[in-house]
Amino acid sequence: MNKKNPKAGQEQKGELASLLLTFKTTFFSLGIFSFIINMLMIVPAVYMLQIYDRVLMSANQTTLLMLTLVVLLMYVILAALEGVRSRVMVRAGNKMDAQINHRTFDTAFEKALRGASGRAGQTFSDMTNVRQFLTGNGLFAFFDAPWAPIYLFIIYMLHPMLGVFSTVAALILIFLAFVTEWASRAPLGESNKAYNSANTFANMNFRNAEVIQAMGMLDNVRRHWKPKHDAHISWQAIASERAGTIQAFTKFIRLSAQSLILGLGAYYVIHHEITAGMMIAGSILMGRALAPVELLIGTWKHFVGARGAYQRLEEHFALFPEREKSMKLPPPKGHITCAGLVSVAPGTSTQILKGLSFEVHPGDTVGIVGPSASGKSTLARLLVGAWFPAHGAIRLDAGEIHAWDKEQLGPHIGYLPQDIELLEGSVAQNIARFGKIDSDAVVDAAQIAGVHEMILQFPDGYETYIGEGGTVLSGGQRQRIGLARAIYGHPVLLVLDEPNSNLDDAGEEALVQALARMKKEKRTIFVITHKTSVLTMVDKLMMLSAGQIQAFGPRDDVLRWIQEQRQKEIQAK
Ligand SMILES: Nc1ncnc2c1ncn2[C@@H]1O[C@H](COP(=O)(O)OP(=O)(O)OP(=O)(O)O)[C@@H](O)[C@H]1O
Repeated sequence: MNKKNPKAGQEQKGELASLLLTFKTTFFSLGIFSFIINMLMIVPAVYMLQIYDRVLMSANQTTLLMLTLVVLLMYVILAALEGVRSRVMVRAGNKMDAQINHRTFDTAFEKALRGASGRAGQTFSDMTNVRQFLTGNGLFAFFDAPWAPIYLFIIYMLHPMLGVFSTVAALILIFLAFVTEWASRAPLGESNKAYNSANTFANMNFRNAEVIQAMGMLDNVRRHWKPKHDAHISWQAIASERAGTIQAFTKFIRLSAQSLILGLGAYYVIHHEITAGMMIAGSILMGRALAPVELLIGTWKHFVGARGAYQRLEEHFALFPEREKSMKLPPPKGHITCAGLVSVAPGTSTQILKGLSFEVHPGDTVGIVGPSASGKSTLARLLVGAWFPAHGAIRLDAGEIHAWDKEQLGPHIGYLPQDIELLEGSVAQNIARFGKIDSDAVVDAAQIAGVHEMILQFPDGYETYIGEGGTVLSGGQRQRIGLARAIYGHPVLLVLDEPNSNLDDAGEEALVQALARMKKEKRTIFVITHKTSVLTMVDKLMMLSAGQIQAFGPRDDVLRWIQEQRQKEIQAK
C-alpha cells in the first residue's frame, strides 16, 4: 500500500480526498478482484448451458462429473476471492481510521471549543459513516456495477432480442431508482431536520430534569417537543409511502422481467433460433446483470448519506486545519500584556470585551470584579487561551497566549472555570490533568488546595472514580478538587473564576491559604470574585463594566473609587 503523506496536496484537494488517494493501490486491487469475481459469476450460466445442451443431449456421465468438479472449483475460488476482498477493505478501513482518527478527535474538540459541542459528535458519526460505506457492500456495488454490460453483451451473443430485452429491463430499474431518489429526497431531508431538532430539544431539556420534575414542567416541555417529533414522523411517512409505491412497481418489473425473458427465450427455442440451454443461460445472465444494478439501488441511500458525511468532513477539516507545531519557547514568567483586546463569543459577532488594555507583572495577584455579564469570565477564557481575541492581543511574556503550543503551555497554566467540570476518571487522574500521575505532586496540590483530608475520606481515596457510574461529588467538593487541578505543578499563571461560589467557611479558608501560598511563590494570579475574604489577598483590582475596564490599579485605590462612585449614584438619586 502506498504510504505517502496524506496531507500532501491538500491545498488543492480536501484532506480526506488526499487520504483516499493514498489508498489508490487498494482501490485498484479491489477493481481487479471485482473483475475476476464478476467473470466467475458467469460460471453458473455456462454450467447450465453445458448441462442442457451437451450432457442431456449426449447422456455422457463423465462430462457431467468433470463439469461439476470444475464448477465446484470455480465456486471455491469465487468464495475465497470474495472473502479476501472483504478482508482487504476492512483492513484498509482500519488503516484509514488510524491515519485520520487523531484529526477527527482534535477537530471535533476545536468545534466544541468554539461553542458547537452538540454538533461536535457529528464529526465522529460522519467519520464512521464514511468508513463503513468504504468497507461495506455499498462500495462493492460500485465496483460490480460496471461489469453489468459484460453480462448484457453475452446475452446479446445468445440472441440480440434477449439482449435488447435485458437492457430495457436494466434501464427501467435505473430510471425507477432515480424516481425514488427524486421523490423521497425532500421529505427525507425535512424528516431528518425535524428529527435532529426534536432530539436536541429533548437532550437539552433532560439536562435540567430535576428542575422539570420539581416544578411539574414535564407536560409543558413535552408539548413543545411534540410538534417537532410529529413533523419528523409525517415527513418520514410521506417519504416511505412514495418509496414504497415505487418499490412495489420495481418488484413487479423485476419479477416480470425474470419470467418474460424465459418466455421470450422459449419463443426463440420454438423457432429454433436458440437452444433450451441458451434460454436458461440467458435468464441466469440477466439476473446477474440486474443484481449489481439492484444492489446499487439498494445502497443508494447509504451512498447519499456517506457522500453528505464526506462533504461535511472535508468542510470541517478545512475549517480547522492542522496546526503547525509552535516553536519551543522558554518557560513563561507570567508577564501579561493586553492591548486593544476585543472579544466575541464563538459563532457570534456581538462584542463582549470592547478594547481592553492593561499590563500585569509576574507575581501580581489581580482581583476582577464587575456586575453580571460585564465580561469577567470572558476575560478569564482569553487569559488561558481557551478563546481567541477577535482583535487586539493578549500576551504571556513575548508570545500571544492562543498561539503558544498548548501542550507546552498547559502545565504553566492553572484554570478553574465557573462551571467546574471534572472529567470522567479517578480523583488522582483529574488532579494530574490526565497526564502521567506523579503521586507526590498530586498530594501536594491537594494539600495546598486543602482537599487532601477530604479525598482520603472518599471510598477509594485518590482512586475514587468520578463520572458515569462513579461517585457523585457535591458542588463544593468539585470546586475544591478543581482548585487542586489548577494548582497541580505550581503553574506560573493561575486564573480562578469565582473559585468560592460553592464553598463553605472551611473551603473558603482553604482557598485563601492556597492563594497565600501561590502568591508567596510569585505566581501571577487572576481571581474573579465578589467576596471580601478573597479580595484581601489581591494586590490589584480590575473593575469591568459592559466589557470595558472602569478602573484598574492598586486594590485599595480601586475599592475607594468604587465607593465614591456608589455614593455619587446615591446622591444623584
Ligand atoms: N459562549 C457564549 N456564547 C455567547 N455569548 C456568550 C457566551 N459566553 C458569554 N457570553 C455573553 O458574554 C457576556 C459576558 O459574559 P461573561 O460570562 O463573560 O460575564 P461575567 O461578567 O463573567 O458574568 P457573571 O458575573 O454573571 O458570571 C454576556 O452577555 C453573555 O451573554
